[in-house]
Amino acid sequence: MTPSDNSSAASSTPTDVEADRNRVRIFDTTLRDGEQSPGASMNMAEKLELARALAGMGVDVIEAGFPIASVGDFDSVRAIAAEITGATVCGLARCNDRDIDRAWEAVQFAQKPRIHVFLATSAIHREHKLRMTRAQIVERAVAGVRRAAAVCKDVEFSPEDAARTEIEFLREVIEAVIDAGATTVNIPDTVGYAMPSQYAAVIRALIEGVPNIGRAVISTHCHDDLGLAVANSLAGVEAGARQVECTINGIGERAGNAALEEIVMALKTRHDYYGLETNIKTERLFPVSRMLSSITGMAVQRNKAIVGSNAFAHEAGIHQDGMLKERSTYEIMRPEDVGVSRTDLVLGKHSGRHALRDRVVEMGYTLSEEQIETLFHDFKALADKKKEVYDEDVAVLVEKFMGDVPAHWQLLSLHTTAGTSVLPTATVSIRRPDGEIVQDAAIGDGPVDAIFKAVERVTGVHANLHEFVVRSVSQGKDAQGEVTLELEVESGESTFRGRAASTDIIEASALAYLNAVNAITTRKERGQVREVVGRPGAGA
Ligand SMILES: CC(=O)SCCNC(=O)CCNC(=O)[C@H](O)C(C)(C)COP(=O)(O)OP(=O)(O)OC[C@H]1O[C@@H](n2cnc3c(N)ncnc32)[C@H](O)[C@@H]1OP(=O)(O)O
Ligand SMILES: CC(C)C(=O)C(=O)O
Ligand SMILES: [Mg+2]
Repeated sequence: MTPSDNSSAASSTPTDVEADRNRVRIFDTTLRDGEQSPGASMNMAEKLELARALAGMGVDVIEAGFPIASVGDFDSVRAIAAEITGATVCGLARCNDRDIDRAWEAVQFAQKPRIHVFLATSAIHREHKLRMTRAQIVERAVAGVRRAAAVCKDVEFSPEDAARTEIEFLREVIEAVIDAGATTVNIPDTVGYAMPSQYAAVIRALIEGVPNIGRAVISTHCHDDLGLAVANSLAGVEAGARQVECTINGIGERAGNAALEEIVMALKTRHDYYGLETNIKTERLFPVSRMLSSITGMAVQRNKAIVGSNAFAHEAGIHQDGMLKERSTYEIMRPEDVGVSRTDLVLGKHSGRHALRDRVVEMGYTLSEEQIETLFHDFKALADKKKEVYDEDVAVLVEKFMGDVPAHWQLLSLHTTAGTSVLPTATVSIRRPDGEIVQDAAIGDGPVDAIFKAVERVTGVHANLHEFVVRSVSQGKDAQGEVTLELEVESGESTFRGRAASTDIIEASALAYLNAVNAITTRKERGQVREVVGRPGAGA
């Protein structure tokens, strides 16, 4: 490993810590812990797009991934590190040489690189998972931080499951890793077990009991298993933490992480209480939240704070009366401050390229002129089918540029017959990878099942349908339906996601199924997939 010669690499020297006492650093881990959310896997193009949006929004640190986890993760972290400026780009590593070296390899060319080393410290993890004594934990943590600090000036250490760690042992570990070169010490409530006052007490105990604590930034990392991730993070900040680890829409392992938008808006709205600043351009919160939903297909619940569709809706008569008289009666934040426009309608069939380009930029995407031209074409086709084109519709169209699956099999046409007293039938016409056009038909339990069987007959790809979700992309009768599905091959060992949207959900289902079949074909070409023997069980 070669050491960093970038003098601006460290974002948390002791002097910075002092100078920034009134600023809370926002550490976004959507691309790492967020991606640990089942169903939230992203490809490299999607991660890059999100990283650009996060940097544009002003996050201080982007945890871009866990480079040792896979070649894909490594490549994504390296690509983000190479491109992103402004924000620190961080890679996660277990406390061993291979992980740390791989993390450095991935982030070393970042303008501001960080290595994040973690090792569990609680008795449960020590005894059952790591099978290490306290002394071995301290020794390993120090060795890991030293190895990282030898090459990178900015090193974060996380004692995993800190919230359930004996406090005197936690103090010992934190003091040792700061001496070894950690510039940020993160205190994870890994399993979301802590109560706010208890979590704050841990942070205070470190501030009061670790002699060298002033040399590092204290960070929070709270999970939402008891719905307390945001409350715990804010309690930590109140107690003295000056970095918060969080994710867009609160996605993350199990019940998720603290939601970035909630933390940021709590600090901003209650500035009178906290007196603390962040660097976040809050009007980017809603567009970035939407971008993530669109990329992952994971919709935000309607009543979610800040970014849910009901977050600024006033339904009750007494509330509406109050709002009409004086908005502050029922509104503690202005929707425009988080990027929610009061008129959500964006474009229509008479809109031109300028309006479309402006809207796409406002939504946080970076597209080339060539991509804008293709998008404009698709947008016009959509605007012919539906009167009003919303941001969500545009996001679904933009998603096309982030796909990493070649269209080996292409749907050319589709015909279905279904009803209460007929046998559901589907006829599909598909262009094969060799260019030949093939037509076939099948019957099924419903029109969607019939399509899937017809596609199976044409492509010869056998897989089990594992998940099938249809959601409305925007509002209104003419809204596009987005279908997300998962096909399973090798008896559950490999799953392939397919996604597509159309104003016709039957067509969207066919396109999503083919999208997943194309992913399987790509992997089959590399000889990595054995198919399931049998038929797909769609039943839709
Ligand atoms: C709290 C968190 O969110 S931590 C981050 C969790 N994220 C992930 O795990 C996602 C990515 N993970 C992966 O792709 C894989 O787990 C890998 C590639 C990292 C490791 O895979 P494998 O080598 O097959 O190991 P596996 O995951 O089965 O087991 C983990 C091993 O790491 C060890 N380990 C766990 N944490 C640490 C740590 N912080 N430092 C050192 N070793 C650790 C475990 O004790 C176990 O070791 P063992 O094999 O000697 O029993
Ligand atoms: C890797 C660490 C910081 C983590 O995600 C956790 O403990 O929850
Ligand atoms: Mg976590």
